[in-house]
This record gives sequence, C-alpha cells and structure tokens, in this order.
Amino acid sequence: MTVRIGVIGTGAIGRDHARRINQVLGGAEIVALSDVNRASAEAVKKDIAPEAMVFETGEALIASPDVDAVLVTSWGATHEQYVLAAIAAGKPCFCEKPLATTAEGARRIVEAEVTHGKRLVQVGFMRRYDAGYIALKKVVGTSIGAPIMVHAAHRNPSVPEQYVTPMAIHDTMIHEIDVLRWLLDDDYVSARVIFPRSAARSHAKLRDPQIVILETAKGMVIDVEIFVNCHYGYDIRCEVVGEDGAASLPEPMAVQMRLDARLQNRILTDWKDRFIESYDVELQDFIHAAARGTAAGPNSWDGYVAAITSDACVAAQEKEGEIVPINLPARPALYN
Ligand SMILES: NC(=O)C1=CN([C@@H]2O[C@H](COP(=O)(O)OP(=O)(O)OC[C@H]3O[C@@H](n4cnc5c(N)ncnc54)[C@H](O)[C@@H]3O)[C@@H](O)[C@H]2O)C=CC1
Ligand SMILES: O=C1[C@@H](O)[C@H](O)[C@@H](O)[C@H](O)[C@H]1O
Repeated sequence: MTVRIGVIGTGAIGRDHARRINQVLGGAEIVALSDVNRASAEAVKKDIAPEAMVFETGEALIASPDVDAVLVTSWGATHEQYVLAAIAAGKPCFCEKPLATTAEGARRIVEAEVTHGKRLVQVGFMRRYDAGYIALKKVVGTSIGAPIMVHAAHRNPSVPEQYVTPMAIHDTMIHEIDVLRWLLDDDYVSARVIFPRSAARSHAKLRDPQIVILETAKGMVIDVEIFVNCHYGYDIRCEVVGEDGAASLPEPMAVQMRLDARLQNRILTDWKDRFIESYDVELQDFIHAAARGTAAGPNSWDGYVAAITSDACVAAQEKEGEIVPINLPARPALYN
C-alpha cells in the first residue's frame, strides 16, 4: 500500500520532510499540501510534489478522502488544532515538536487519542532514531552499570533576534527533555536553572547560555547546557556516568585531516545535517505504522510530558536558582 500523505505547513522542515517522503523513503507519496502562505505550498508542489493538491486550509486537507495520513509541520502554536482534527478523522498524524505549546493543549490531545482507543500520533522527537543515541542507550544500565548522572549540551551557532529566553526550553532543550527521559527510562521530578553571565553574542531578550538541572524519580541528576549563540557550530553532547563507567554520545562521522600542522575534524553547523538520517528513519517508521492505520515511536504522552517539563523549566528560569517541582499525572494504559 502507498500511504497518501498531506503536509500542513510547508516551511523549512515541512519542505524537507516532503522531499524525503517523495525522493528518499518508500511506501508513501505526498498527495496534498497546505500552508497559510499559499505560495509556500505551491513552491513545494512545483519543486517536490507536482501531483499534489494544494488545499486552502489544513482542516480541508485532513478531511479529504484522498489523504490517508497527515504531517503537521506548521508553527508550534497551530499543532494542537490539526492533531485534534486528524484524531477526529481517525487518520495517523506525524506532528513536529512541540505537540502543543501548552501542557493543557497536549493533555487535550492525549484525551482525544485515549477516547479514540488506538494510537494515531507520532511526535517528531527524532533523536530517539539517531544511531548514536541508540548505541548509547545499549550501554546505559549494562556495560557502564546503573546510570547516576548525565552531562549534556545543546549548542546552536546562532539564533535570530526574535528568539527569547523561554524558547531555549520549548524550542531547543525540548529535544533533551524527551531523549534523556527515553535514554534513562525515567521521569523528571524537578528542575532548576542557573544563568552564567550572558555571552557577548546574545540578544537583548535572551539570556544565553543557561544550565538546566533536572532530577529524576530514580534519583539521577542531569545538567543540560543550552548555548544558542555559541558561534563555532551545531554541537550536541551527552555523557552518561554510571556505577562502572561513563559513556558519551558518538561524534558525527567526519573526515580527519592532517593539514597546516593541525589535526582537524569538521564540526557541523546545521541541525538538518546533524540529524539527517534520524529524520529519514523516524518518517519511515511513521509510514510503516500509518500503512497499518496506527502510529509508532514517540507518542502523545511523550509530547505531554515534554510540555509539562518545559513549563517547569520556564518557571525555573523565572525563579532563577530555585527548585521547581515537576508533577506528572498517571499514564493512561494506551501508552504503557
Ligand atoms: N525536529 C526538529 O529538529 C525540528 C522541528 N521543527 C519544528 O517544526 C515546526 C516548523 O518549523 P520550521 O519549518 O522551522 O518553521 P517555518 O517557519 O520555516 O515553517 C512553518 C510553516 O508553517 C506555516 N504555517 C504557519 N501557521 C500555519 C497554519 N495555521 N496552517 C498552515 N500553515 C501554517 C508557515 O507559513 C510556514 O510556511 C515547528 O514546530 C518547529 O519547532 C523545526 C526545526 C527542526
Ligand atoms: O528543533 C530544532 C530547532 O527548532 C531549534 O531551534 C534548534 O535549537 C534545535 O537544535 C533544532 O533541532
């Protein structure tokens, strides 16, 4: 079966996901596109999916009998309405992070999916599909023994002036919030944020860098440095310290050069390149599940937990240095 997919939001990542579905992956084709900026959808049709229909609204795209499954890649604040519409239509839906911009919104999606009674939603936490994180997960709790601490860093070379302090959590660190919970098989119980002096390249409305300290239910302590104007490259680091040893996320493959009396490795500068294979694998997983009328991978519950944790981290930014508790409701059986 070829899964007929409609994409809502054809900006940077929507276009890239459309490209991978039509040109890289198997088992699906892009049949529908929609964007509030119609010219953007028309451009993706012209360049990537000439057979696709362009719909005036995301809701019309979801309702179309020609669409089997939906990709939501519009701005974060619009995700909830489209995911809820896809669930109401009984169609599998891949939603980019965040699942919703409020914990309340994510809870509404969980409730709708639970009422539907079957998984339909996959959240775009692609790091769970990254070969490096998968290899790291294999040694956590085995070769290095039970984990005790994690030291992680998320560094972007630069961000635009509109990027303000809370975005460091719900736009950027949300990836660590999800992947570390998955890596450690644990949940968070508190968050605390510490700000060093701001870097010279930071902006007026951004305190950058910052360090978030999370504690987990099993007693682990995690520090995550978020530095989004680090200048030198896109750098994702993660070291897990266990009872018997420590393990680090592998560096992305890079040719090592001996040049000009220096030993050199290129450092990537763009998240699109750093996780290119993970995006391919996550979407292939979505296609396989969608062909069976369901969803796999990170689920709505993971999106909800990430939203609750993000809110706590933002509260912790505002109460600099204070410990903010994180309380999770009971997990519905659908997500066990
Ligand atoms: N997993 C990952 O690593 C990444 C995830 N993202 C997520 O993907 C989403 C999109 O990000 P980008 O592509 O970078 O943004 P973008 O701004 O390049 O594209 C978003 C598109 O959505 C359209 N749009 C906005 N509101 C809409 C609505 N109500 N209905 C239909 N279309 C609408 C805009 O016109 C724009 O074309 C965000 O939620 C972002 O957090 C973005 C980058 C990386
Ligand atoms: O999701 C992403 C972007 O939206 C975000 O702005 C970046 O900071 C992340 O590194 C990237 O993976």
